[in-house]
Amino acid sequence: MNNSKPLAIQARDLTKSYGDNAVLGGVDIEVPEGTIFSLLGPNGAGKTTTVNILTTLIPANGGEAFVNGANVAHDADAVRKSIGVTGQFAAVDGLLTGRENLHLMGRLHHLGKRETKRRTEELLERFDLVEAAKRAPATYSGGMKRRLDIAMCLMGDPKVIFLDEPTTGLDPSGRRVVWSIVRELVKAGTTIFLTTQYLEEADELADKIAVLNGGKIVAEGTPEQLKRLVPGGHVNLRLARADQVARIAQVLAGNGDTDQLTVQIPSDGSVDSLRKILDTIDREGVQVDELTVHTPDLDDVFLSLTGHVPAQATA
Ligand SMILES: Nc1ncnc2c1ncn2[C@@H]1O[C@H](COP(=O)(O)OP(=O)(O)OP(=O)(O)O)[C@@H](O)[C@H]1O
Repeated sequence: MNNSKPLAIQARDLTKSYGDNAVLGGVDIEVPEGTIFSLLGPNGAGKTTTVNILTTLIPANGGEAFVNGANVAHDADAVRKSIGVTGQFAAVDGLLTGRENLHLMGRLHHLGKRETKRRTEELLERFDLVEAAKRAPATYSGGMKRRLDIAMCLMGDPKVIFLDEPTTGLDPSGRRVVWSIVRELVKAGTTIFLTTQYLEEADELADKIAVLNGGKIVAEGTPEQLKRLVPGGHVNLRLARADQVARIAQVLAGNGDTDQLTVQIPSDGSVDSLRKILDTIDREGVQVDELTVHTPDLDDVFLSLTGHVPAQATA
């Protein structure tokens, strides 16, 4: 996937330990430009540690990583200039107003007074914060704080944005607003590195997901590829004639339901397995009115890979 695109983020064999606690045990990551990569894992899996290394906040013990072509260990300044980071603990100053927070970021990025003002007003508008701009973020809702946090990180016009659990604690509507912001950023060419405990979020947004567990990437792929990793998928056929149900169920090793005219066949949903089913249908000369593929959801994948029940997005 996206093999032709240059890599915005590349990490090879990253390791990190705190004393005897090996937090990262050799992590490889490749994120093509203009895509959304999601690092998914239970509490304590090492997600924030990975983000902290890639954003130059802490050094790795081994391996190497590049962001926008710059080495995070040897060229930290270049990395910092090209990234934006929003975190579980927002960099928002609670005493300044929303507008003043954005001005401060503009000055930190040496934008100049006029450009700082222009971008501030543009971002306030874009993130629906114009009304709130005069107030201190301490008075904002969780969703507004998150939007201001993302707006602040955009003042520097970053090519890569790290979103560390951007919707934790938000209600469903706040979460959807953040998702649509993320989608718009990617449409404009930004690369997103997203950590989340919410499978639904990774499923909605990510081009590629890596599941981190115990400091190791235990599976990687598109949401669809990951769903094929666990058993539980099946193909449902709806036949035109009841008298053919039993025969098709038998030759495809499925379960037939004569009343419903359906046959359910265990399948990983891959092209190969579908081809086999279609070939058999052809050979048997059976008319199929409908074929649907059911893949397991990411909850099943996460549980089978990590042994953890995934975090629930609660309102
Ligand atoms: N400064 C530190 N000193 C010692 N141990 C640390 C330090 N920072 C992180 N750890 C340990 O590293 C492990 C991974 O932590 P990390 O914060 O990267 O996990 P995470 O996947 O981001 O989890 P969460 O979803 O809870 O934020 C944990 O066991 C944590 O206790």
